[in-house]
Amino acid sequence: MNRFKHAGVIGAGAWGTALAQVCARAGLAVTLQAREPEVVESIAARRENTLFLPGVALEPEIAAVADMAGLSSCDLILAVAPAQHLRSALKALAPHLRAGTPVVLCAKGVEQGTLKLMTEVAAETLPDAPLAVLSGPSFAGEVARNLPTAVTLACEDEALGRAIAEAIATPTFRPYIAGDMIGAEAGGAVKNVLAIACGIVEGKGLGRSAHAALITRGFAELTRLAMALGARAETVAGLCGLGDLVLTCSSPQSRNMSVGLALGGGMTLTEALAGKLSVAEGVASAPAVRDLATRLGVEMPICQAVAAILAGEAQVDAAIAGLLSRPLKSEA
Ligand SMILES: NC(=O)C1=CN([C@@H]2O[C@H](COP(=O)(O)OP(=O)(O)OC[C@H]3O[C@@H](n4cnc5c(N)ncnc54)[C@H](OP(=O)(O)O)[C@@H]3O)[C@@H](O)[C@H]2O)C=CC1
Ligand SMILES: O=C(CO)COP(=O)(O)O
Repeated sequence: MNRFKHAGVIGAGAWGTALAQVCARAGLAVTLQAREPEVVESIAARRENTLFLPGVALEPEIAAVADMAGLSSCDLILAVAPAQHLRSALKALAPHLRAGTPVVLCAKGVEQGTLKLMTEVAAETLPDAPLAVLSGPSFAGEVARNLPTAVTLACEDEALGRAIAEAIATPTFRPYIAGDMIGAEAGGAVKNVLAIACGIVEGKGLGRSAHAALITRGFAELTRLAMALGARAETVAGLCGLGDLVLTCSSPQSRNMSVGLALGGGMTLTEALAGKLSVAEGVASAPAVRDLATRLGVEMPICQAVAAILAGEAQVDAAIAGLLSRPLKSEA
């Protein structure tokens, strides 16, 4: 028996739209909130999100609305606005959120300026809402087309986490339950920065060995930061950390990796982002991850190099040379 009946999804980008598909397939009524009138119109008229997820036929249970007020009857909210817009999106939701309605945070990033994780942003904007985090290897286009994956659903309240997982699970979308929300969100935020690094390695043609070494040393960085934030190592070794890192560092389908590919191929950041509607979260999160690492005294040379390249403080070749010439050290 499903405890939830009606999911509201904030943000009709590729991932919000894919998660609306998942919820509809799981048997929930779904209201998808989009800011762009053309997205609302295209979903209503053509059953397609022509702007962010073209070519995917949307389930009939999905209704699109422009106004947050349209989410007032939902008993489960999935917040899928990008990390830098989550605060404003949740503030706009607040007056329309029914008391006790759980909010599942699906963005992967760290807020610039405040250096806050998504659970911290949500705790400040919706202090009474029960929170959960959904993260893991999941390209929106694949999930929307019903290809299989497994993700982490983290919630401090185990019973609530289980109820949300049961409500949104389908034969092709398999949430594993965890209690460690910080681990789940730290994994998702840092892997985006590392995917830019992997793209640079690919774009420069540095080979498969460099790629594997970068993923492994990147995972060490991700784990160190997550644990300094209070996460458990086993969480980041799961779908939301290692799983998502492997996916995002392995395919040009990743927007983050494709930014890295362009940089490695000699483009500037402005050229790499030109004409792109979709977000590459690692670009905005890299400076925040770097500042967080500095604040917590965590060594993250790869993420620091990515942040320096994106900020125009270092050239790609010099950053690579700098990483390779660091003093030899213990692997642990
Ligand atoms: N795409 C993917 O495969 C996956 C993405 N994610 C994560 O999901 C989050 C959303 O990404 P995704 O759906 O791909 O985004 P897209 O790049 O597809 O779409 C852009 C999103 O940004 C939103 N947006 C743009 N400007 C603003 C603004 N000023 N205020 C509020 N919202 C704004 C849009 O909201 P609106 O529709 O209202 O215009 C839209 O949801 C990111 O954190 C990403 O890392 C996680 C897993 C997979
Ligand atoms: O988070 C993702 C897959 O799990 C999507 O990655 P990109 O945002 O890099 O496309």
